[in-house]
Amino acid sequence: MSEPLADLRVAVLGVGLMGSYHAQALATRVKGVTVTVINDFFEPKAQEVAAAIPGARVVTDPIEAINAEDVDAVVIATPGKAHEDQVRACLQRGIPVLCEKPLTTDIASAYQLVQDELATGRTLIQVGFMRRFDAEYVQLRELIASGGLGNPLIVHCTHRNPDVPPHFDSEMMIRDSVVHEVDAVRFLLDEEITAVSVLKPTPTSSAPAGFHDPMIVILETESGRIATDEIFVRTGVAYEVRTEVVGEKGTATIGLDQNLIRTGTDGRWGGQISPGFVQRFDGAYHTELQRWADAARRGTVDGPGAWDGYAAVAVCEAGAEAVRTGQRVEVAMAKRS
Ligand SMILES: NC(=O)c1ccc[n+]([C@@H]2O[C@H](COP(=O)([O-])OP(=O)(O)OC[C@H]3O[C@@H](n4cnc5c(N)ncnc54)[C@H](O)[C@@H]3O)[C@@H](O)[C@H]2O)c1
Ligand SMILES: O[C@H]1[C@H](O)[C@@H](O)[C@H](O)[C@@H](O)[C@H]1O
Repeated sequence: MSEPLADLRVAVLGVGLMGSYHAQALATRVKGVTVTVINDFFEPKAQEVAAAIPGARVVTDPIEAINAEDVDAVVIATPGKAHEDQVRACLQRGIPVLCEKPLTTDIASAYQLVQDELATGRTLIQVGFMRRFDAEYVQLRELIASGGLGNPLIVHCTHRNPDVPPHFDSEMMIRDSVVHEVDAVRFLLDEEITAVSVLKPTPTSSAPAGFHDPMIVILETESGRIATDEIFVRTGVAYEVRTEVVGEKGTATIGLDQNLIRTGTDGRWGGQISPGFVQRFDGAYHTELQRWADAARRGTVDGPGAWDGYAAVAVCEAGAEAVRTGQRVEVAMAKRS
C-alpha cells in the first residue's frame, strides 16, 4: 500500500439533503479532507453547494467526477438506484468510497459489487450505516457482547419520521428506512437475519392510497431471536428512533431522550425532540466521515462494508416481498466467501 495522503481529495456525488450535509461536514468539520469535486444531476444544486466550499468545482458527469485527477476518494449520496454504477466506477479506479445506504436496490447487483470488490483484493466499499458510529448503539453492542444482558432474546425497534417525500411508498419504507434497523440488528446481535414478515395496520390518513404507513416488520435471526420494527414515516411529530434489547438477565433501551432539550416556562416543563435524522445522528455522521476519511487516506475504509450492504439489501428484498404478499419470506443470501 502507498504512503498515506496528506489531504484526502474527495468528490461528493448527489448533493441533495444528505449529500449537501456530507459535503459541508467534510469541508468544514472533518480533518484531513479537501472537497475538490461536487456532482449532481441537477446542476444548479451542484453549483450552489460548490459555491459554498472554497476550492470545490462542479463536474457534471458522475463517472467523470469519480475519475477526476484531483479525486482520491468518493462519497455517494445519490438515490439508491444510481449507486451500483457509481460504486463500480470507484472499484474500477481503485479508490475508497463511502456509499449511502442502500448499497443497491436489488440483491443481484449488491452481490455483484461484493464480488467485484473481492476481485480487487482490497477493501474499498463502505456503506453509510451511520448508526454503527452512534455512541448509544456502540455502548449497547458492547453491553450485549460483554454478557451484561445475558443472552439477548428480543430487539424492539421504533423508527418514526415526521414526514417523507410523496413518492416514499411501502417498498421505500423497507429499502430506505427499515434498512437501518436491519443493519442495527445485525450489528447488535452479530448474526444474520433469515426471515421477514410484515404486518400492515390501518394506515395513517396522511398516507397516499395504497401506501402502508405504519408497518410492523418482524425479523428472525439465524439463532432464532426476533426483532420487531415499527416503521412509521408520516407521524407529523418528530424524528424518533429507539431500540430496546430484552435479554435473559435484563433489558436496555437507547434513544429515549432523542437529544431532548428540556425547557421550563410558564409553570410547565417540556422540550423539543430531534426534528430530523441530521440532528439526531449528527455525531454519528461526523464520526463515520472522520473514520472513513482517515482510513481512505491509507487507501482503505473503516466501517460497514460491501457484505453488510449486500446482507441488508437481501433482507430488504425479502421485506419488500413480505409487504407485497403478506407472507413470511425467507431471506435468500449467499454463503460468505
Ligand atoms: N444515512 C442516512 O441517515 C441517510 C439520510 C438521508 C438519505 N440517505 C441516503 O442518501 C441518498 C440520498 O438521499 P437524499 O435524501 O439526500 O435524496 P435527495 O433526493 O435529497 O438528493 C439526491 C440528489 O442526487 C441527485 N441525483 C439523482 N440521481 C443522480 C445521479 N445518477 N448522479 C448524480 N446525482 C444524482 C439529485 O438531483 C439530488 O440532488 C439515498 O441513498 C438515501 O437513502 C441516508
Ligand atoms: O433516507 C432516510 C434516512 O436514511 C434516515 O436515516 C431514515 O430515518 C429515513 O427513514 C430515511 O428515509
